[in-house]
Order: sequence, then structure tokens, then C-alpha cells
Amino acid sequence: MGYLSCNAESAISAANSKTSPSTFSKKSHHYSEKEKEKPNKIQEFNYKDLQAATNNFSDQKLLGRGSHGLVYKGVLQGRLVAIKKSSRTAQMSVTDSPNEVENEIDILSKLQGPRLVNLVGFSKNDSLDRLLVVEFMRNGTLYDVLHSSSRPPTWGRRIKLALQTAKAIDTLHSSSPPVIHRDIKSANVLIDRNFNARLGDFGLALRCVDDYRLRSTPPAGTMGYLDPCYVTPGNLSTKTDVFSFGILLLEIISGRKAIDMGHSPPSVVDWAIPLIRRGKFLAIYDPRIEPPKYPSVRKQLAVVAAKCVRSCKERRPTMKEVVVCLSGLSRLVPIRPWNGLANPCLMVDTMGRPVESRRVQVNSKGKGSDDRNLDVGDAKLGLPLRNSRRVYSHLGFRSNLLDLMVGPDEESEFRGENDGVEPKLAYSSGFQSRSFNGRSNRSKVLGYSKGSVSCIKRNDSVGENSNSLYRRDFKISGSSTVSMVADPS
Ligand SMILES: Nc1ncnc2c1ncn2[C@@H]1O[C@H](COP(=O)(O)OP(=O)(O)OP(=O)(O)O)[C@@H](O)[C@H]1O
Repeated sequence: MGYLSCNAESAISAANSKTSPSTFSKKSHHYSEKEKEKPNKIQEFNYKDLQAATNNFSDQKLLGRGSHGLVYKGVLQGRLVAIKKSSRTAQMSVTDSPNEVENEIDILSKLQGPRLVNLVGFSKNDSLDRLLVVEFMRNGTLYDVLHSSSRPPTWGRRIKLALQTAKAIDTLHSSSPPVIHRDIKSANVLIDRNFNARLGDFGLALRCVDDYRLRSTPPAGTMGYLDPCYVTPGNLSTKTDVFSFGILLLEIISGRKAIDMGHSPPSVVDWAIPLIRRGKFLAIYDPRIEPPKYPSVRKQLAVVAAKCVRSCKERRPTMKEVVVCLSGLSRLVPIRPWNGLANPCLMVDTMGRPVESRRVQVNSKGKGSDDRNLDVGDAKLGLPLRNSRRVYSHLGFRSNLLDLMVGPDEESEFRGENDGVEPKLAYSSGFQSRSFNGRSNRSKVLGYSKGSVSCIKRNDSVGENSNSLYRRDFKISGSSTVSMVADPS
């Protein structure tokens, strides 16, 4: 058929097809037009500044390698960024279609969203390199979280990541004109510092506006995720992304890769769908962790994935419908606190010395609405944790104090001073959390910084299901600077 040439490891782009007449300089014109409309300005960087930010694109700064270029970590104007660099081959002339990086710049310059890896800027120079600067995602990819992490994420976390990814795709499909990503896969879902999913890699994305380009761009995507209906350019639709999302959801449910030659059948969809059809929902759930508690959750999650990968694309749900379904499931399966955070924010050894630490700045002194209020910087710890009791006493903390995370082997006895309730062990695995007060679960000491203990208090209205303190409404009492203590896994 000539169009489908996929490689199991990476996406195949349509870079060599004679598709778009636009050149880089033409697109630059769009940026300046767009910049006038947008509050979030896309910057054009000097190539030399990007060279300096990455130590001249040194291997030490290399974050990863995609099929069409390298990704580096850098600091630009005090901000951590990821810099994507692709090299045009000398044979390509300026009339060739844009490569993936150019396409990504083109798409992202007109699209921004909280669930996307947003464009910060770009650089073009006279040489063959094209550079894209995007937000830095410090916690790797969903692929890593599912397949390389020593501690697989909980169901609450998985459903939330699936929901956030679905929202990201819905953002694209709902934009005007709609954008089709064409390469939805776990390796393209990046995890930000607050462990939220963000959709990235728009190298293959197409805007449904340019009929000529849409009609003439050959199918592309990643083997294992690619919609079997998408065999000619004319078959492309938003339902192409829905199919790939269905594969990603099966991957999240089962912990199996989209294609795994170690299994029979190797394709996750060929294995899972017959089981779902026979109502054997439990069989597809990741054996590394307990399945979701409620049978209705197990069934609904499996069924929504099965609907997304229906062979008849008209019968697949829209991403909006998927978002509604996953939102409902997400409310039923809350996230447990501390679980799944890839980066420990504060660890202390048995002597109370910080092992690795970051300080979390909470910008709001009153009510914080979500994790965007948190800004992670380097910690300068003032006191070893074993002295916290003194600090605690000094601040005269109160009855609704719940947990204090203490390092492994920390023997200090922290008790609620007001009621003498025995501390309860809330979390294990190296870190222990001790309860001060069994009756009131509304606030948590997250740590200390420069000699002060800070306390984040749950908003009373949030209720029982709000386990994730820094993702939900909270009130802050005490200092507005806190050290966040997280599970070390
Ligand atoms: N914004 C980012 N922040 C942090 N790391 C990133 C970022 N973007 C990409 N990376 C890292 O670089 C790697 C390569 O990314 P890239 O998007 O170029 O390719 P890919 O999606 O992994 O592969 P392909 O291009 O073949 O689909 C990613 O796997 C990830 O580890």
C-alpha cells in the first residue's frame, strides 16, 4: 500500500513527502501574528543562547533520543527547558516539507493548554539545525512510569494520568481547527513535576485546515498504537487518535506494552479484547498490584478501552465522551497521598541529614486551588528532622495536626500533645508517617524549612476523598514556605 511503513520502536513521519508548500520563514511570520493575540509569548531564541544553555549540546545534557532528533535539558532565563534538535540532511532542499521539529513549532505556536507540553520558543539559524524549546518535564514519560518503575502506580494515579491524557487529546480535537496528534503513545505522555500527565511530541500532528496537506500526507504513527483503519490519508480522523488512546488505556490497565514479543499474542489489543468480550475483566488487570476494588470500576475501565479500539471508527467514542467516563471513575478511585511520586522532595538519613531535598514554595498564603501554586526549588534545610519535635513544640502546634514524615529508623515519639492518641503508622516503605491525632485528619506537616515547621491543612470542604493534599484545595497555616516530604520511591 505504500503508505504504512512503521517501525516498532519509533514513529515514522511523512517528512519526505511532498506535502506542505510552507517553509520555515513563512511560519515565522505566523508566530509574530500569533504573538499579538496570545498572552503567552513564544520567544525566538538566539541559537548561541541555546548552545550555551546546553553546554554546546553536550551528552551530559542529553535527555533522550527520538526518531527525528535529540532532546537536551537546558536552563534559559532561569527556567528549566527541554530543547529539541533535529538535523536536516544536506540533501533536503528548502522546498521539502517541514521536518518534525518544524511541524511541532507550527502546531504548538497556535495551541497551548495545561495538559500539553507547551512551546516556550524556537530558534532557527542559517545552518541546517532547527530547535524547539518546550517546557521541561522532570518525571519522565508514562512509558517509564508503567514499564520501568520499581513501584507501579496505584489505580487512582493511573486513572488520573489516563484522564489527563484524554483531556489533552480532547483539547486538540476541540480546537479550531481541530488538531489530530497521530502519535498518541505512552512515550509521548510526559510527567511533570507534580506528577501530572502532559501530552508532547507534536511532530506528526496535523491541523484539519489545509485540505491539500491532509489529503496528501501519508499515514504515520507508531506500530502497536496505529489505527488499522488509517491506511490512506483520507481515512484520517480524530477517531484515529481515539484508537491509539484505547491502546494506551489497555497499557495502563494491564501494565503490558503495546507490543511485547515476550507475550502471545504480542499485541496488547489482540490479547485483551477477547478477554473483555468474554467478561474476564480481572484477567487484564496488571498483576503487579491489586486490581481496582470495585467491580464496576474494573468493568467500566476495560469497556471504555475496548470501545476506543473498535474496528468501526464511527462506533468509537469521542475524546469528550472518554473524558466524561474517566472523570467519573477518577472520582471513585482517589489517589493515595505520596504514592507514585518519582522524585523524593525530602529524604533524611538516620542522622537526620538531608539525602536529596527540594523546597516547595507555596505562593498562596490563603487557599491554594491546585498544584500549580507549587514551585520546586533547591532546599536549604535548617534543622535535622530529629529536632522537629522541638520546632513542633516551639510552634505550639495544635489538635488537628495529623502526620509528620520521619526518616527510616527515626525513633522519636511524636504524639498529639493534646490528646495522647497513639501515633498511627500511615505509610511504610522506608518512610514512616506518624499520626498525632486519630480523630482529625485535616492537616499534615509536610516538613520544615530554615527552622520552621509548616503545615498544610486540608480544606474541610474537600472531605474524605481528598487524599492528595497538594492537588486539591488546601489552606496553609504558618509559613508560606514548606518542605514537602514525599515517599522516596
Ligand atoms: N519536554 C521534555 N522534558 C523532559 N524530557 C523530554 C521532553 N521531551 C522529550 N523528552 C525526553 O526525550 C526523549 C525523546 O523525545 P522525543 O519526543 O524526541 O522522541 P520520542 O517520542 O521518545 O520518540 P519518537 O520521536 O520516535 O516518537 C523522550 O523519551 C523523553 O525521555
